[in-house]
Amino acid sequence: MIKVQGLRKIYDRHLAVDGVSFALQPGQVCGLVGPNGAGKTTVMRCLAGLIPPSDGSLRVAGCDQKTDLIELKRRLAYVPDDPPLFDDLTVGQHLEMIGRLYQVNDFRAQATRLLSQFQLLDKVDAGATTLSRGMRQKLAVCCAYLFNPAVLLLDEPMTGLDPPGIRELLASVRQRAEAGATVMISSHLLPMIEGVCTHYLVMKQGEAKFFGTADDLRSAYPGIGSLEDAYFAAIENPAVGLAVDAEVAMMEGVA
Ligand SMILES: Nc1ncnc2c1ncn2[C@@H]1O[C@H](COP(=O)(O)OP(=O)(O)OP(=O)(O)O)[C@@H](O)[C@H]1O
Repeated sequence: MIKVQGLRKIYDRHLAVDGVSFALQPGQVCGLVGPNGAGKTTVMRCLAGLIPPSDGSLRVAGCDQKTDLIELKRRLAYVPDDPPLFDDLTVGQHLEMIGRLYQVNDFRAQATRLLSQFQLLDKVDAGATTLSRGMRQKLAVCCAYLFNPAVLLLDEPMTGLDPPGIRELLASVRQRAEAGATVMISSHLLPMIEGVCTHYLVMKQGEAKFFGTADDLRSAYPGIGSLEDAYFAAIENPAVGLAVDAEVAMMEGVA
């Protein structure tokens, strides 16, 4: 569902992503983790087709990023960490616009259900500029969920959410994955995403330091117990590159 091989991204002369490879199947949730500036957002923006990669091949939801970019964007939702909303539209109008653009059958009923799930129903007629930080984040997630994308890219989606909002978001990620979506979720809050992630891509300074399952990450570093400690070991040690190559090889022809 996502297959990335040798992704490189150079901004001007700065190498932001350096040969990252990984592959994910439907139902998998990948935690994209790493220190500030590691290249997480850049990977997501390349996957979403918002910026062109400098090198490498990307297949998302059966679409090649080079040749099927429009179809790829139909099948994928990207929620950035500071979602851009339309100042002139209300909450309800945002969902109506997405429902019509993506030709979602019965979008009004689904929009109501999503707004209720994320405690935004009483804001349906509120203008986007009147929303709090967390409400903006929730609205962006509702817009992403409305058209039921095959791939969801969530960039630090818990920013600004209150504890019930975080719980609801994580539960919804789990539900989407169970229904067959492939999800990437970038976060600095490891203990919070631990319950939903089946895989991790650990990055540092543009490089993939680890890619594999949650169990592989825990067991990759002998004597280390918690996931958080394994994360620190991953970013301080040479890349555990075999997992990346093996997983991509396994996925040949699948995505
Ligand atoms: N538009 C840009 N032009 C030039 N350099 C950029 C641009 N966007 C990002 N970078 C650089 O690329 C590197 C990776 O940035 P990126 O935003 O992908 O990191 P990140 O892992 O998402 O960081 P954070 O955890 O702080 O959000 C950083 O060194 C950053 O300064």
